[in-house]
Order: sequence, then C-alpha cells, then structure tokens
Amino acid sequence: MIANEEAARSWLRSRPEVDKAATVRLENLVALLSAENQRQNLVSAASLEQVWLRHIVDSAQLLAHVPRGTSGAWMDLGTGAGFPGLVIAALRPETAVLLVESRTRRIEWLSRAAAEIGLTNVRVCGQRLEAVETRPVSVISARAFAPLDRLLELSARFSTRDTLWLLPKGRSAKQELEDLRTWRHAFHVEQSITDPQAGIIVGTLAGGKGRPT
Ligand SMILES: C[S@@+](CC[C@H](N)C(=O)[O-])C[C@H]1O[C@@H](n2cnc3c(N)ncnc32)[C@H](O)[C@@H]1O
Repeated sequence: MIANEEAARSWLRSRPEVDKAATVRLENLVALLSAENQRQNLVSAASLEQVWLRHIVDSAQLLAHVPRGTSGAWMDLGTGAGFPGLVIAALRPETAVLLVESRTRRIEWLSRAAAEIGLTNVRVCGQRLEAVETRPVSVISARAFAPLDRLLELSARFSTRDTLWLLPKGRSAKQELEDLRTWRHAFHVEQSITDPQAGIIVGTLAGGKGRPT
C-alpha cells in the first residue's frame, strides 16, 4: 500500500510506462492543476496536498489491470479535474483517450491542460454522456462518476463483450457490485494501492478478467 507522496513518486518511477517524457507531462499536469484549482474548485485542497498519491497514482494504477497488447480507444466518463483520463493519456501517448465531461469550465480546463501538456492523443467530448455518439471503445474508465448500476445503464452502448471496464469505486466497490442485478458475474473487485479500504471494479461484459502487466 502506498502511504505518502514520496512512496507515490517512487512507485511511478518503477512503472514501465513512466519514462522521462511521461514524468515531465505528469509534473506539468500537477503544476497546471494547482494553479487552476485557485480559479475553480476542481479537487479538494486536502487532496491537492497529496496530489501524487490521491490523484496521479490513484489514476495510474488502472494501467496495471490492462492486459498487454490492448489497443484501441479509451473512454473516461466524467473526467472532471482530469482523473483518471488525463493521467492515462499522459502515460499512454499512443492510446486515443476520449474525455467525456459536461461542465463548461471543466471542459475548458481539460482542453487547455491537454494542449499545454502537449497531449495529442486526447479528445475532449464536451457534452453529457447521454449525447455522445455511440461507438465501441477498448477501455471504459470512470472515477466518482455515477452509482454502478446507473453507470452501466448510461455507458453499456460503448462496450463490446471485450471492452475492459476499470471503475475506481472507493470504499463502496464491494457493496455496489453485490447490489448489481445485471452483469454482476462479469466484474470483480481489485484492491486499490492508494487506500486500504478502496476497490476498483474490473471486468468485461464477457466475464473476462484484466491481467496485470
Ligand atoms: C465527482 S466528479 C469526478 C471527476 C473525476 N472523475 C475525479 O474522479 O476526480 C464527476 C464529474 O462527472 C461529470 N458528469 C456528471 N454527469 C455527467 C454526464 N451525464 N455526462 C458527462 N459528464 C458528467 C461532472 O461534471 C463532474 O465533473
């Protein structure tokens, strides 16, 4: 379990996708986020003090559940301040990442942050998810977006049987999965490395498991 900022940065250095260029992109993201948080309330002040742990590593850990060789578009629902979508885009420059966000100031922030960091693999879908044109994607992520049943209802149309779902659900992960009526068999809960009580709901509608890289 990662307990502090130093350990968070050390964990990132150990990851295969974190080269020098990726580190610079993440450092730029952190600097931009700190500045923007003075203008709009993107993340809580307390979480910003532990930004590498609470936001960067909390997002980056999803990559450990993506099977090697996974290609195709990644869709992040309700990206808000940029998590996990901007972190994934910064770490996987070869992956097309769609960020779905409906609030105007957050849409502007995401577009500006992606441009300033130099992310050419990001597309910001600045509209409600309900209005986004249906297309199949390889990975769907969503942190703090909607209760699991509602999330699936809203976004199943973007999923094939093989689309990998990565849903950081905090402390409610197990309960939300137990309460799910449809597709419960398809998912399982992985332990978060940033919070001993938090879980990530992982799976495909076909019932496959993500495999650690
Ligand atoms: C609680 S925030 C979480 C933000 C980010 N994922 C995180 O974990 O830091 C939820 C975000 O989802 C966005 N959102 C909520 N409903 C949405 C919808 N139907 N379509 C697109 N975005 C939505 C909100 O504007 C907000 O920015």
